[in-house]
Amino acid sequence: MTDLRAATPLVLVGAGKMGGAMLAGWLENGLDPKGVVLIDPAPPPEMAELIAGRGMTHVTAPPSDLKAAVIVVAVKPQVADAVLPGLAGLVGPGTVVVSVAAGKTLERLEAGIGPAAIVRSMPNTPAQVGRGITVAVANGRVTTPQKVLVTALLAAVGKVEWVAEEALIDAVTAVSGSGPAYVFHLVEAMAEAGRRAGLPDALAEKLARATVEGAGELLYQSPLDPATLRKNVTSPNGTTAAALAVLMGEAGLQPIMDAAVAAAARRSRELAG
Ligand SMILES: NC(=O)C1=CN([C@@H]2O[C@H](COP(=O)(O)OP(=O)(O)OC[C@H]3O[C@@H](n4cnc5c(N)ncnc54)[C@H](OP(=O)(O)O)[C@@H]3O)[C@@H](O)[C@H]2O)C=CC1
Ligand SMILES: O=C(O)[C@@H]1CCC=N1
Repeated sequence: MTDLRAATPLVLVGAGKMGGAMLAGWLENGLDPKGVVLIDPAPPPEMAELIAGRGMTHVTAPPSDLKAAVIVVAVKPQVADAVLPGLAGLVGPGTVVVSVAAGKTLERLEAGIGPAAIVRSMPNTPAQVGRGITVAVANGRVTTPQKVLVTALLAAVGKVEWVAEEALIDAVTAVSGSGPAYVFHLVEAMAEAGRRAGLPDALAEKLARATVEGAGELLYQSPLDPATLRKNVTSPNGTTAAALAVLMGEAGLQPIMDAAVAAAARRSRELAG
């Protein structure tokens, strides 16, 4: 278990789907709930339950008498510019600000909150079950101990990669930030195709879900690369080969994935504001 004591007081701004997922992972990994302050005008019901059950402090506006060790900004990019100036008072000499907002650049974050050690990061919702992946980039004010602390926080909910080139974060967002949605949509599409092939609804859904769960777990546990795992399913001239001739054909998955990732990366750049 990672020692997250140095991460408190931790102020989480925005306790929605992403902030909530990370918080659930941190609490699971020993973050002291009494050291957490949540700022959210109207947290979703499941979060309100967690707040009450774990004794966290919930406020609807930034407290005036607190300097945070870590401020995690997890509001929508569209409201970040309005929220950031109000957080400036929480920043003390040791504070590190970690933003998860898609598109919001380090420059833009600093323009909002003022001069501070800031990490721009892109996590994903599997953080909720400790299986996320986050890519992070730091501004010049982030010290080595702060980087170690942020790495510990992010590592408590999954894998962590640091990059030096901020521009990469748009493509990261398009691959791993949004990526879980692509996989969930794959489950939906497989179930629908199963229904159209004649399976009863419930069975089609069960098969699609269990297949992606199992394939994901196999990928997680196996030392083999995805191409080898794919080949292991594919008998010569068998059923999988017939399907892959479609999926890996000219109008198959790759051009669609290229277009989807390009669209998401473009949107990330637009969200800079
Ligand atoms: N969802 C995901 O998979 C990922 C999201 N992100 C990023 O995380 C951020 C949050 O996204 P997500 O969790 O999906 O969105 P949500 O809408 O679920 O969460 C945002 C939360 O912030 C609250 N909020 C709104 N205004 C304020 C305010 N002034 N002060 C404090 N809290 C406020 C919202 O309340 P209300 O609903 O009442 O407006 C909501 O509870 C975004 O910037 C997104 O780009 C990054 C990676 C993955
Ligand atoms: O859809 C979004 O904009 C956010 C960022 C990555 C995942 N969800």
